[in-house]
Amino acid sequence: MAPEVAPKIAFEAVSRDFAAPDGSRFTALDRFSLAVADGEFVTVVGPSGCGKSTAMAIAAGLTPPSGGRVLVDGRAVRGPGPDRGVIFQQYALFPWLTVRRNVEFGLEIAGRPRAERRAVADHFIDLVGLTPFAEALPKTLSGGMKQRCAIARAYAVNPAILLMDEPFGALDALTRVGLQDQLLDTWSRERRTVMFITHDVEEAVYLASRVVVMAARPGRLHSVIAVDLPYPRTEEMRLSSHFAALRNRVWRAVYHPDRPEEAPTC
Ligand SMILES: Nc1ncnc2c1ncn2[C@@H]1O[C@H](COP(=O)(O)OP(=O)(O)OP(=O)(O)O)[C@@H](O)[C@H]1O
Repeated sequence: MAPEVAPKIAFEAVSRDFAAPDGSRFTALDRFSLAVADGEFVTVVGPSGCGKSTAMAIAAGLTPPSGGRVLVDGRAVRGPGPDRGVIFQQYALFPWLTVRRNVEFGLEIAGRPRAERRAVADHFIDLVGLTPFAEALPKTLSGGMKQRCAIARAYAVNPAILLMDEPFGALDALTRVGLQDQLLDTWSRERRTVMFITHDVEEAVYLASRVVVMAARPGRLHSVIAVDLPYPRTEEMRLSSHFAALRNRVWRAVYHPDRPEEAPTC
């Protein structure tokens, strides 16, 4: 029998309560359990308020759970750490720093020597296609370029895990599709473990090897849908009937969570 491989990230019955405006408590996340393998790319979809960001914030160590725990490499998360890079929808770049200095920032904090910082930053700036803009300030970049800069900055500190909360949510459809391919390309070369929240069902299927569907009231795991398409993903796959069937399956799980699953049509 093959030995059990420990998951990279394990959510173990993670719950989170918050105080409602009237002073009562409500459950934003109810006993959420999920194991993510090392090097895996999972996406998380679900209706607004189902606890996606809460689950991710707990894994990032930005907020504690009310119950259960998150393990990274078998150790309980007690706060943020350099093993987990977080990318939000708002690019959170330093406006007074150039693209290069933004990407170097985390390495500077880590006390890495100047020449190394420069080499690492240039590698990731190149990987996201921003080399011609290395000396540009964020205000001169488009939304897609800012997000690519944020991705390069997250990769530069070499986190084993990338936690991405709707990173492409504010972008137009065309830019989004380009960034999806770029992200997958970077992922296939660097092989980090990625957990990626999105509202876009098509994006969820295109990127992931498994789509985690959550349901609301209370926020909880609904189902996990395996995407049996090989990498690299291509436009041909995106336009295939198999892709459409997968997308429809995820769509039904998100928008009709109480309906029993229908038989696949193809
Ligand atoms: N700090 C907080 N204090 C009180 N309530 C909170 C807090 N953070 C989140 N919530 C509530 O917890 C629930 C889950 O929020 P969360 O942001 O995790 O959902 P989500 O699935 O990421 O939503 P969206 O898709 O709209 O971003 C929501 O009802 C939200 O209002």
